[in-house]
Amino acid sequence: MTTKTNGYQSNGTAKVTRSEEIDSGERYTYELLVETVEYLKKKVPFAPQVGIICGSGLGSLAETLVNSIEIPYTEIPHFPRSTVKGHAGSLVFGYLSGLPTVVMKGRFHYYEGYPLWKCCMPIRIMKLLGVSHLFITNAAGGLNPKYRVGDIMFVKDHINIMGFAGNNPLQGPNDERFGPRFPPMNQAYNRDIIKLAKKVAHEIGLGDKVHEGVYTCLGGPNFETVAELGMLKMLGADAVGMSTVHEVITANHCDMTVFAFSLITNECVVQYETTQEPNHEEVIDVGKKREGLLKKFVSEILRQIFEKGIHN
Ligand SMILES: O=P(O)(O)O[C@H]1O[C@H](CO)[C@@H](O)[C@H]1O
Ligand code: HPA
Repeated sequence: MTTKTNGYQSNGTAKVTRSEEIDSGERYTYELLVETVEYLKKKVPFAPQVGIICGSGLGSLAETLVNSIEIPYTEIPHFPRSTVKGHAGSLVFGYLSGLPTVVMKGRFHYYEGYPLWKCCMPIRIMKLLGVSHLFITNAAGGLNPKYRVGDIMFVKDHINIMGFAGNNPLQGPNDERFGPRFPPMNQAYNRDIIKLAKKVAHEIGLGDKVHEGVYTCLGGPNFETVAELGMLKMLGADAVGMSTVHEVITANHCDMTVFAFSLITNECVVQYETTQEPNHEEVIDVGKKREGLLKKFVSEILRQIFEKGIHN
């Protein structure tokens, strides 16, 4: 016999972490998402224009918000729950560079057991709240041999590996109120913002640490094998992670202006003769070391985007 205790079965074998929440095949309807939005609107007296998703170890970006209101995911109706270290699990509303902003302190990953459409639910919530510009950050392994730990890669494009196998956040019935059945994805990352980001990086002394490249997302949670990394390199990927791609697809589907960058937290191990291994603690540590500069970078770039009026 097995009984549930704190999400684990007492026989110690099978894990049942809130399966009713994580595995439910029921997709969110527009009306259900509106319930979440109505709840948030009652708590927050302004409509955010900017959304920021914090990558692993980058949650402190939320500290840049002025007059902030923090709402744990556990209190938000229909919201998934964070289960990964370095992803606190709350929405923080406030002002950044004078702009009404909402920050996701903690994102959802496929390897947590969430289907991709559930991982991306908060993006549709942000859209319905009024967000027009989405900044997506992530921690990633550097596959391009020129990249060093601590560098930043502006994402110019992605390779949707999970999509190759038919796994896509837009799979299932399409609700035209969010966007079209067949959205284009060739201009998924706003080029003008990338240009501006390079300029800002130079202005704040990050000039020699930034690159522009292609991100790819695998399902995780294991880091990649040497052979897999060799294949990804051949495909043209510069950085590897376990997030972002499905978020970018969902955001473009509902016509958001998207900017994404990867913090290179480790160099991918592409040879067999080494004792080096990637690990999540290291990933989080690099994020923490870079937090000061990244806060400055994100607030300055946002200020200039809205000063110049950049959008899709
Ligand atoms: O993409 P974010 O959430 O920054 O996290 C990255 O870091 C974790 C691995 O250390 C994975 O979740 C990977 O996707
Ligand atoms: N691979 C996949 N995801 C990651 C990595 C990596 O090397 N580093 C941080 N997230």
